[in-house]
Amino acid sequence: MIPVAQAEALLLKLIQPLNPNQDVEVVDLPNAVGRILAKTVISPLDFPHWDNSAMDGYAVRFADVSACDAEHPASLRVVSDIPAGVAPDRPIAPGEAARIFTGAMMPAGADTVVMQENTQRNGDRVRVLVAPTFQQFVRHQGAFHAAGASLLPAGTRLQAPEIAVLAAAQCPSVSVYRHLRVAVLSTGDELVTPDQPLQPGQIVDSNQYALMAAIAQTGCIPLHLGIVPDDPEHLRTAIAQARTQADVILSSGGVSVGDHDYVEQILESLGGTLHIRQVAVKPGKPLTVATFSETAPNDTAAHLYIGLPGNPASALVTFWRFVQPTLKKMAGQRQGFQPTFVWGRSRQSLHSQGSRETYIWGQGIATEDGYEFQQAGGSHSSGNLVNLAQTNTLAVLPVGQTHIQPGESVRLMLLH
Ligand SMILES: Nc1nc2c(c(=O)[nH]1)N[C@H]1C(S)=C(S)[C@@H](COP(=O)(O)OP(=O)(O)OC[C@H]3O[C@@H](n4cnc5c(N)ncnc54)[C@H](O)[C@@H]3O)O[C@H]1N2
Ligand code: MOO
Ligand SMILES: [Mg+2]
Repeated sequence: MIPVAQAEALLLKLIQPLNPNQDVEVVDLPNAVGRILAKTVISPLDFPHWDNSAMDGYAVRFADVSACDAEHPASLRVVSDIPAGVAPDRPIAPGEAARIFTGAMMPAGADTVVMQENTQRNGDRVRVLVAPTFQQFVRHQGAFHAAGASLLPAGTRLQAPEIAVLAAAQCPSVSVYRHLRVAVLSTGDELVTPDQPLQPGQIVDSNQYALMAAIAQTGCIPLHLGIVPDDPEHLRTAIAQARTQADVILSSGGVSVGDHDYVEQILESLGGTLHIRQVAVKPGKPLTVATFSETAPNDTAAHLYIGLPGNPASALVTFWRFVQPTLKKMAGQRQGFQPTFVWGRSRQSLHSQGSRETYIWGQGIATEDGYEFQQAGGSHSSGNLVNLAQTNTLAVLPVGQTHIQPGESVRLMLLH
């Protein structure tokens, strides 16, 4: 058994991220949400593009108004009117001001904006009643971003703010990594699809659905490859075929030590190299990771195989802890692919056997004083999927820690 941190590091080292020259497609911005930028975007534009006003008011020369106050207002002649979207028609000379609105271009000669609440207008003259500071309410050209510098680095996952930045930089379409294809196999003679009547001993293949959903939520394309019986020949054929269809193969079940657990031996018989056979994690101990070496330079068959344990809680917890970061990194994400951990206080006492890093499912609640953790009610058996519903947080007890008291700090892994 290897420690969790070692398994995570090994997995992240084993994988090949998608190729930024080959594995890309161009999509328009509305379709780029959640995608990963394949090429760094450099903007030829400064942000802001020109000096502009942050307020509705008057563009002035600071020297004209630096000493004014309500008793000694500065009186300036208003010589132009500059709404947003219009280029100023003339410069501002000493003793002059321009009426200006939020976002409008600063006229030459003016260096400061006075907000209109601090002025009195009378015909073509304005009285400034409060002295501004030098350059107040001017947003300077390039103050937010200088032309030519990297605007968004390759590997960035595109969400609303990044999409807005790309639009502002006049990139109506962007080069993103193609979707990663992830095959899902369920192994087990006892498994049936949800529409079949259950015979004694049978259960529904819920892992297929859990994993398909989790893969889609990670931004990858899940490939539904169905149920494979616990039979070496069937399994061998199914894995060999999955390799030709996907970038990664995920299976559930058949990785423990039972007489019907064939995954490891089939991987070896297909020429796979086993890197992980057991991890000191609960749930999820028999997590199995193998790679296939490429047989030819243009061999596109899947390189990575991750065999998740069959118990439903084990399959999802190991997906969240190990598979999700791996898929995100493979898909081209450069940062933030690892889970988010925070500290919070447990509302209940939590228990672990202490021999494996233990993940307890429940809800994280953000309070004024930070996170609290509410353990899911009911049995924390790895076979119980019912109380996994509504899980958004896992409490993590390290190896050696058997007990957390109510109110005590505990490390939390946030799921998103
Ligand atoms: N003697 C030992 N037995 C077990 C050990 C051990 O160390 N020594 N480890 C236990 C642990 S921990 C886990 S986790 C499980 C993992 O088992 P497998 O990965 O081999 O999975 P299966 O035996 O095929 O199934 C286990 C369990 O999960 C149910 N299952 C399987 N597939 C699905 C599915 N697609 N959807 C829903 N449920 C599924 C299956 O019916 C079993 O109940 O091994 C322990 N045993
Ligand atoms: O590790 Mo297994 O996943 O405890 O049931
Ligand atoms: Mg088994």
